[in-house]
Amino acid sequence: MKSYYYDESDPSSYQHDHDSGIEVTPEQLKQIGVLYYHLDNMDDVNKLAKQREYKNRDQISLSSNSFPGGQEALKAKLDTFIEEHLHEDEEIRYIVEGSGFFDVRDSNDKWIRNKCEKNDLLILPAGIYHRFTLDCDNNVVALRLFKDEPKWIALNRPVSADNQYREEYLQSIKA
Ligand SMILES: CSCCC(=O)/C(O)=C/O
Ligand SMILES: [Fe+2]
Repeated sequence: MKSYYYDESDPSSYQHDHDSGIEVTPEQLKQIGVLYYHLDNMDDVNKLAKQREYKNRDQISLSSNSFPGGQEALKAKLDTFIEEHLHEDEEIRYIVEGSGFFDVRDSNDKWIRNKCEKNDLLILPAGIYHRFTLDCDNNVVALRLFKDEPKWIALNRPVSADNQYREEYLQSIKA
C-alpha cells in the first residue's frame, strides 16, 4: 500500500493518483486510528478478524466488465462510495484482487490517500470520514468485515460540516 496526501489542485478525476508527493507512514495512519497490514493468506485475515471479534463479512466485486446490473449500476455504487461518509463501527477492508483508493481524513481534515493493492488490509476506526474509488484499472475484489450486523447506511458528511459536527456526532453514538 502507498499512502500520501491527496493533491487537491489536480483537476483530474478521483480515479487518478492525485499524489502530492507527501508520503504518509503507517505510524501516522496509526495516530488517526487507521491500521494497515499486508497479509498473504486468508488464515491470517481470519486470525485478525477473530482477535478483534468480527462476526460478519461479505465480498464485493467492482469491475467495469462484471458488475451485476451493468455499467449504470456500477456507476451508482461508485457514486455512493466516493461520497464522504463514516461508519458507526470499526470495519476491515481486505483487497483480494485488483486495487483502489481509500481516502481518509487526517486530524486537520486533510485527505490522506491509500492506494490499496492485492493482500492489503485496512482497519478503519468507527467514525472516521472516508471515501473509496477505483483507480484507472477499474477492478477490485474486496472482503468487507463487520464486527456485528453490516450497517449499510453510510452516514454522509453534511456539506457544511466541520470537525465540531464530527465530534458531536461521535459523542452522540457513544452515548
Ligand atoms: C472496496 S470495499 C467497498 C467500499 C466500502 O466498503 C466502503 O466502505 C467505502 O467507503
Ligand atoms: Fe465506507
